[in-house]
Amino acid sequence: MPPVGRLHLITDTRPGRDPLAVLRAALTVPALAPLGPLMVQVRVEDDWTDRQAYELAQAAVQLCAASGAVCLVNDRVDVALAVGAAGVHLGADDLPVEVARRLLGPGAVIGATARGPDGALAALEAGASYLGVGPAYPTTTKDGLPDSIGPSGVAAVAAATRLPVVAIGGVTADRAPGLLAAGAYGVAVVGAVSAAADPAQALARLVSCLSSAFDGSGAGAR
Ligand SMILES: Cc1ncc(COP(=O)(O)OP(=O)(O)O)c(N)n1
Ligand SMILES: Cc1nc(C(=O)O)sc1CCOP(=O)(O)O
Ligand SMILES: [Mg+2]
Repeated sequence: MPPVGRLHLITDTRPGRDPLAVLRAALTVPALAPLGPLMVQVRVEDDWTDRQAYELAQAAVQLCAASGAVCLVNDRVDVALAVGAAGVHLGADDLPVEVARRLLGPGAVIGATARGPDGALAALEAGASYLGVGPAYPTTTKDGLPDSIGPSGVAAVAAATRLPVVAIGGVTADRAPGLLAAGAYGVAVVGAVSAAADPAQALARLVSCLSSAFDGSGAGAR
């Protein structure tokens, strides 16, 4: 199984966005050792067809392979298999983690959304590789989410599991160190990079803020 990196960049496929341009820009930013590889999650809007999802994922896998990034596909196990992605991210409306594990095998990275300690325990038993935990902060990127849980909610999940916890929802470079200090292993972002005037600079700032948590200050170093 590839290592699970601490910075997850999720594609933004809302109308008017250019996910591949953002990804190309992001992949120009050098990875820093304490963060592991950049994790790229191909997430498409619900109205995207299988063919559209496949084509975006195929392009993303190729770009990631050339840059040492690890590419995951959100929701669609079939698309992940079809493009040779390293794994998937699954939530409550998706295939069960144990089914995806059976289909993808022991070497796949499988992320599971957990909204509390109980979900974290279930995901571990089901064979998840990491947890997506949120929304850490309010976000306008996705509708229909429960109230944000804040660093303390992230801490409660992190304390209940040995799986790496990836905090998601309203994550910015300024907020990332606090989430690591709360026990998160890493963070996932959409808007902090996609909506930035300069996505590469925005990703570089996230890398810098996250890396500084590992410079001896001790925060987030679990
Ligand atoms: C890293 C990470 N965490 C959580 C999610 C959310 O997944 P899910 O609950 O299945 O919702 P959708 O993203 O499918 O709308 C995620 N994608 N990534
Ligand atoms: C896709 C997604 N899932 C979430 C969850 O809490 O499950 S929050 C989210 C969107 C995150 O976007 P941004 O970084 O722009 O806030
Ligand atoms: Mg999902």
